[in-house]
Amino acid sequence: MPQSFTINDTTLRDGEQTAGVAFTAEEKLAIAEVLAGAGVTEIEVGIPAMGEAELDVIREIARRNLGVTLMVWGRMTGADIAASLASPADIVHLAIPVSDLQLAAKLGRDRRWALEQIAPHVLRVLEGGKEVSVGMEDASRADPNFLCRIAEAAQRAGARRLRFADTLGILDPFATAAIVAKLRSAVDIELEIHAHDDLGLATANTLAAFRAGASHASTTVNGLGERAGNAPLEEVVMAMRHIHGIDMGVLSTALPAISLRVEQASGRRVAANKSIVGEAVFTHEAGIHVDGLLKDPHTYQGFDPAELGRTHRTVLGKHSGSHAVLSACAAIGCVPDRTQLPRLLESIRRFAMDTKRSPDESELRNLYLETMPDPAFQI
Ligand SMILES: CC(=O)SCCNC(=O)CCNC(=O)[C@H](O)C(C)(C)COP(=O)(O)OP(=O)(O)OC[C@H]1O[C@@H](n2cnc3c(N)ncnc32)[C@H](O)[C@@H]1OP(=O)(O)O
Ligand SMILES: O=C(O)CCC(=O)C(=O)O
Repeated sequence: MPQSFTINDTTLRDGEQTAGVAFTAEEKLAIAEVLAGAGVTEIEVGIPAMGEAELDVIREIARRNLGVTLMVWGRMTGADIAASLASPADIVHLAIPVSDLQLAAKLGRDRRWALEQIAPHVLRVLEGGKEVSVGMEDASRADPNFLCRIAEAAQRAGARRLRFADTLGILDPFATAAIVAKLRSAVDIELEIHAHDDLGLATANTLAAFRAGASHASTTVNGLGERAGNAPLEEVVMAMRHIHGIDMGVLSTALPAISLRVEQASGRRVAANKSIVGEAVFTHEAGIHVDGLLKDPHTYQGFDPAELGRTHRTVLGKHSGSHAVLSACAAIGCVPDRTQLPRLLESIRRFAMDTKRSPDESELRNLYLETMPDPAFQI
């Protein structure tokens, strides 16, 4: 994959569109700062058409001189363009529905009307001194040949970027690659994939789009965003590194802290098993896994958690084996013998089923003491 790849993080736009999520100005600023600090070079910061309060935050983010490209989102209308031009954004993104369904149902329009909108609106932004990205909303349900006409019109008008939005998250990686490749051969401006996760395929589709010729990808921290969310920043960064050997320029050790910041600001809990940033994704209980890890961490390590500033953790539970128990006991200075070990393992299993958790150190010590052989029965 010879071309360059850039993340356009939209936590502050599509991420904040998550139902029930509303960042304060301070939270938006803090999120912009941690993203920039981690090396994200482009951020979709908000929607100027929402009004003065939103514009003020966008202005404040710009005042911080974070060294990132700022994009604002707007509909392809005169009013939204006027609001966007009043912002300090570098790129104004103009979205227009492109599926027949959305054009007709939302706007009472057709393809010809949509095509006619591109040139005058792009020109208006360019005349306002800003660069333009054209967004094809609901592109995954649109006629691919029509998408190419929109793409060509955007390029002709002077847009620097085209965004392909799988608005409803209905594509798979093969379909994504096919349509992105078709667009790639139609135009040579920047091409952004905007994938949603309704079928759990946003990251896969983002990687497929990169492979097929996309230059940019929308991401959000923790995969925040409309409904099931967008492609998670942390997944795209780590998957590009480990699957394609491509450095997205984002400091991976910063990802857990960014995730936590967005979790706090959004009020959306990150699932324990959320890839990359979930609390439990480097925690192991199963006996065979712990035994393998104790012998060589590479046995059950797809990538080193140290890349995220994290470490493996092992816990005892229903699925523990004797090596794990011996290791956990050694850590608290206890040494069960051959006869005690099976009883202790059985007690640990019962404990896990009764409490639905792992024993902590003092509980393990108690289980150890309870299962010690009674001297009266020793030969
Ligand atoms: C797929 C996406 O994520 S698109 C991004 C969507 N993001 C948001 O909606 C979040 C922020 N939105 C808002 O604050 C408000 O919805 C605003 C300020 C943008 C607009 O508010 P309102 O003017 O009150 O309109 P409302 O949201 O109720 O309806 C949307 C209007 O935009 C029109 N519209 C929707 N998309 C487009 C478009 N791309 N181009 C032109 N018009 C559009 C709709 O047809 C409707 O117009 P109508 O009033 O003539 O029927
Ligand atoms: O910017 C666009 O064109 C699309 C907006 C969006 O968030 C989506 O379609 O999911």
